[in-house]
Amino acid sequence: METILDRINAHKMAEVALRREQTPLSALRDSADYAAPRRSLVAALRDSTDYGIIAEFKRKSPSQNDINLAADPAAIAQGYAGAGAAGISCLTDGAFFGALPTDFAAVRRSVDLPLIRKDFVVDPYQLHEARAMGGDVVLLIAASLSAAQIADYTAEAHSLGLEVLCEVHNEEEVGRLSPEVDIVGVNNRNLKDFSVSIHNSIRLAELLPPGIPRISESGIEDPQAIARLRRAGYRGFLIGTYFMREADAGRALADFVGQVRTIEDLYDGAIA
Ligand SMILES: O=P(O)(O)OC[C@@H](O)[C@@H](O)c1c[nH]c2ccccc12
Repeated sequence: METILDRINAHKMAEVALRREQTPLSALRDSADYAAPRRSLVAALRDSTDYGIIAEFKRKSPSQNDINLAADPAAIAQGYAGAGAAGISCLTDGAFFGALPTDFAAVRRSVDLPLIRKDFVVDPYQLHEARAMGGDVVLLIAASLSAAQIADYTAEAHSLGLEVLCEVHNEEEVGRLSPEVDIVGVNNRNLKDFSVSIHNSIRLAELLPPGIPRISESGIEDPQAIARLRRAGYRGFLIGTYFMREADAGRALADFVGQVRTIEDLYDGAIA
């Protein structure tokens, strides 16, 4: 049966073929941001004193429908940065996630945090695009790629100075991971049927390769979940919908971090 991920990837391949005709690789290489220095998300997660929250800019999604269609990317990115986000993830898919072509640039110009270009990578051309846009990190979704593609795209991303976040959702996908990826993300949302559970991150934790920083992605809206995931070894958390559906996304992040801190202080008190 054709899944939503199959549909997105098929659409993406056609889109990329078109964009490559409009903007050849040589033109991407000429863009000012292509040569700009990168920011490290790995370092930001390691140094975060605010639990490594990676806050996402997302207008809508196939699973949630409209989240915040009129959102202002610059204002939200600044709100996230002010509230202590370790990094920002910005969707660049228009067809399924409603991203405007100007969103990523607006976020990039507004903050100096590590920025993930969040899209469905089906072709190395998109890695060069990410670089040309001023992205610092690219997402590779293991459900869409072979082990050889993950290894090859990772090497190519590294040659461009980009970090790689590789996303897995089940045991089989963990088996496709390359040891070279910079961050492993466990998606709590199944991109094929949209079911969500943070137990997915807990279940897969012991199977993940040791030594690569790991983050838990999607469906997180409870500060208790952060405490549980931290105890399973996660040091980064990708959260979008929960913040984006609030009128003030930055405030929602600040409140959330405050609640996590209260819970973590309680745990520490209990251990001491
Ligand atoms: O909005 P949420 O449930 O907090 O999830 C954020 C992020 O994890 C999610 O947008 C995501 C994770 N992996 C993806 C791959 C493609 C598009 C989107 C995603």
